[in-house]
Amino acid sequence: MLPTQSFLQLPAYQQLQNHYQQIKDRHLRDLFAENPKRFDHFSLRFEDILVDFSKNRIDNETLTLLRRLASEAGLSEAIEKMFSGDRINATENRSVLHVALRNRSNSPIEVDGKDVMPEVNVVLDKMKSFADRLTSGEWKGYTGKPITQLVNIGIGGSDLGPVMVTTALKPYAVQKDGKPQFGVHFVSNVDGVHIYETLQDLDPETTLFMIASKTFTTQETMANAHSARDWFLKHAQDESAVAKHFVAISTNKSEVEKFGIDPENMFVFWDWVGGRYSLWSAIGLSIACYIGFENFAELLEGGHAMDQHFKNTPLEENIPATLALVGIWYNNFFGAESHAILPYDQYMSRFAAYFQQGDMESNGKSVDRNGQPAAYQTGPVIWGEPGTNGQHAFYQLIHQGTKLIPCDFIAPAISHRPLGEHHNMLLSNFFAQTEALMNGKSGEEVVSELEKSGKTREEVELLMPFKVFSGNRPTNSILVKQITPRTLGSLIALYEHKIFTQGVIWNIFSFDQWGVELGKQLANRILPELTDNQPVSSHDSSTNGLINYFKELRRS
Ligand SMILES: O=P(O)(O)OC[C@H]1O[C@@](O)(CO)[C@@H](O)[C@@H]1O
Repeated sequence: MLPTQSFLQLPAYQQLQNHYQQIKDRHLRDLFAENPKRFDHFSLRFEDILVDFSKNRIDNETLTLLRRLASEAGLSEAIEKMFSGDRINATENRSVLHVALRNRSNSPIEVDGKDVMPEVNVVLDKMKSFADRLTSGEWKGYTGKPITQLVNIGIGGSDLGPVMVTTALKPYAVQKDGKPQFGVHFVSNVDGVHIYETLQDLDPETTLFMIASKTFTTQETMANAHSARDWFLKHAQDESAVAKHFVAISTNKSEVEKFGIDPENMFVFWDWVGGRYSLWSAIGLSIACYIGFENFAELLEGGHAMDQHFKNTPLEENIPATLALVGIWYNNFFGAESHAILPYDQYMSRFAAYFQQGDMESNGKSVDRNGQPAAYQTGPVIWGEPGTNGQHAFYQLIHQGTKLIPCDFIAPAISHRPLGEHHNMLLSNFFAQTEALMNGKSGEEVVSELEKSGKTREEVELLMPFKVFSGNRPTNSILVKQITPRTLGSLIALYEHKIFTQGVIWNIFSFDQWGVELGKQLANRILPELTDNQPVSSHDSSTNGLINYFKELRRS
């Protein structure tokens, strides 16, 4: 691996530190007052998506220096390397080519001199054929009934993407007799409750299981897959029926066959597809069946369009790069430790959760690409819930807490479910929250309000400090015409490329995930200790104490 320059050694890093000292106390109210065209200057458009980043604590100098940082970090070269199939996932010696999965131009993308597009298209054709056979009713269960329930069994990237997209695109579900043709269910947790509750109301004759696992060895997924198989066979009583109700999505053909799924019912993908970037692959089979392949193809089109934007647009108009750089500004100069994603759209309720894995499993790293400890902050904590619910849960802290929490507000201009004034109320909150976070409310304004409400002088003095809002709390506003397969595809790709950009600038490897291994190893060591009631002593006193108390409790 070629040595790379440390984030702290980038000349622009020092310049940004100096710049931070000059701008850190500027208030957004003043920045807007100085430039009535601030919105025009600090917003970008991509197809039906408007990204307003004007409510950030930046000025033109900030952006110039941040863009210089990206150039010094070699962003454009890094983009070129990713798109051309270089093995940028160096610790696993793999390419990173989720962009190939949605490469609708079909232009060649090579791994080791071999164009991957032919095999990508074979799998897409197989997904289409499968989805069409389910929709037409041609694919029948073991008693000859059509399939009506789909159960995706997977975890992490083999679950979160399908969950998020099928939730966000529910309005696009294939319809039959005026309602979604398929029920779609997701089992991920190894907690038996998850599969128990899922199977409770399902009929084995009309249920199809999609076992989604890149490795096909993940403990949770294999446990759930075997339990699902046991449940099914308890009813079907015939091994040959499995082929009609189980398909596999994996890179690991031998493990799929070992499980007992016919390779004909296997949908493959490749090691150059990271788990958290895999919804565009056959991992998206549940999506393609639920919304129909044409809509799945539109999702791919949206992702591809954003790929082209990211790859070909100069930094000044590059949306993923801009959001990445503004995020670095808060993470590495303002000391913000988290970033909130707040979709004002109930269908987008799983969007933040999806990017918890996408961002935190990519950039939650503390060793740089030279193998040296990173002496600076890298990936932020990602969190969020849909608006307006968050306003009644954690906005107190965002508005008046001691922590700086940059937020992305996302909203569709057009609702799929227009109902009276609901959407206007939702959007009024969307607009108001970022305005409030930016402007705050001064002491003078608070005093005036309290006096007008008839409070006594003493009450005004007592209450005033608690009702002041400092404001100057940064937000991005992403306003989408409507959440469609295409715009959702573009939004997801936007965030993927933001994450990629930040990883490059932080000089870390964003596409491995060694940090998930230790817990798994220790769990595999503890599991056999739980099979009997013998006290354990092989761990620290806490772990021994917990395990032994667990054994006591289950005996009582
Ligand atoms: O798809 P699979 O191989 O079952 O992995 C599931 C998830 O487990 C991980 O934590 C890796 O072990 C995530 O990166 C991945 O998405």
